[in-house]
Amino acid sequence: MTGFLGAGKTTLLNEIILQRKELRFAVLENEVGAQSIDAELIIKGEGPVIELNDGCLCCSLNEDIFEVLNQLWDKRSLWDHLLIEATGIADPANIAHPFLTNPNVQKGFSLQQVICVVDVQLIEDQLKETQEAIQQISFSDVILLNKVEQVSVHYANEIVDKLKLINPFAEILVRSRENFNTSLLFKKENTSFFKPKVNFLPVKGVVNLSSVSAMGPLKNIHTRHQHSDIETVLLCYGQDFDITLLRQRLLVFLILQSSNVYRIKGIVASKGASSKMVVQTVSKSVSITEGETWEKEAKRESKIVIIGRNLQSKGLDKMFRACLAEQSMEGAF
Ligand SMILES: Nc1nc2c(ncn2[C@@H]2O[C@H](COP(=O)(O)OP(=O)(O)OP(=O)(O)O)[C@@H](O)[C@H]2O)c(=O)[nH]1
Repeated sequence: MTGFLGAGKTTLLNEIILQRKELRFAVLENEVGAQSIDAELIIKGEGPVIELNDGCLCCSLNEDIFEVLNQLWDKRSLWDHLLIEATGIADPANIAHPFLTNPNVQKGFSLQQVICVVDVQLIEDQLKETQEAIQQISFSDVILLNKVEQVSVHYANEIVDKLKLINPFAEILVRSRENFNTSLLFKKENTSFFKPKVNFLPVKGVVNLSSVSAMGPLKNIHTRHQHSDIETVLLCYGQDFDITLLRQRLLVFLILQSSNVYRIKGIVASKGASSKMVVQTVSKSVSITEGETWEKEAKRESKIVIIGRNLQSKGLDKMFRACLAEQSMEGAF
């Protein structure tokens, strides 16, 4: 599953897991930043979830796919389908490469579909500004036009025509949020595809999944992506946030900065709230929803990932700190 940052991949993945309860999905979740937010947002299904963070499967972590496939093969009796969610800036061709060319991998795994989720509101700009969006659309078997309820039918049709010019071979589906049938995303003719064909996958390697070290009160990691100038900043805080103030500051910030900031995702502790707050921004819109309840013994640590270009980590840190509950009187920018 591919698609630009914030297109709706994790949302769709959850929808698949919820709708297809008869199937056990293994999930490989890849995130650019050192800290996975998405892995916390995936609905716990029956199959294993593997996180690969701090890099991109299509480049810096490309070798790690073999180790992950070995790991999954060892747990083969626990799952039926493998869903891979690529990062929003990945070139899916590089991820598909071992499935299409490596005979050992092909003994155990068959690539069924490359699904590209497209944010209908933002795709025109993404196609103008980034190479990644073009790569993702051109390599996919199925293109899922998402967030269509936000635009007119006429505009959605115009986008479909543009997508067809980039990839005339892909099937283009339109997802309406309420009642999208996720079985449309699966190949119809091949239901026994995922039954194990061999009981041996001879590509052993040392499993080296990235691990996230314990966080201090504030951690600030700034990483540059290998194959573009897109970079990531991770900020962690040990104090609770004033969530109303955070929403206001984010809205103002995005009006000024949204062309450089592709995506903000965070799990945030809100003062007085027993649930984690899931904070997300895509373009200029901010969404804050309730997540899981904080476990009793757990430290209420907030972690926020910002993905974009020319990010100023000190300035970002200052803005977020100004939204901490105890410090909400401080100026931000
Ligand atoms: N309006 C609307 N919002 C949606 C839809 N699908 C997803 N979203 C919202 O879009 C935001 C991003 O969704 P995600 O599923 O996290 O997107 P993603 O592609 O996994 O994001 P990255 O992993 O960061 O690349 C969230 O706030 C979702 O609630 C949709 O069909 N309509």
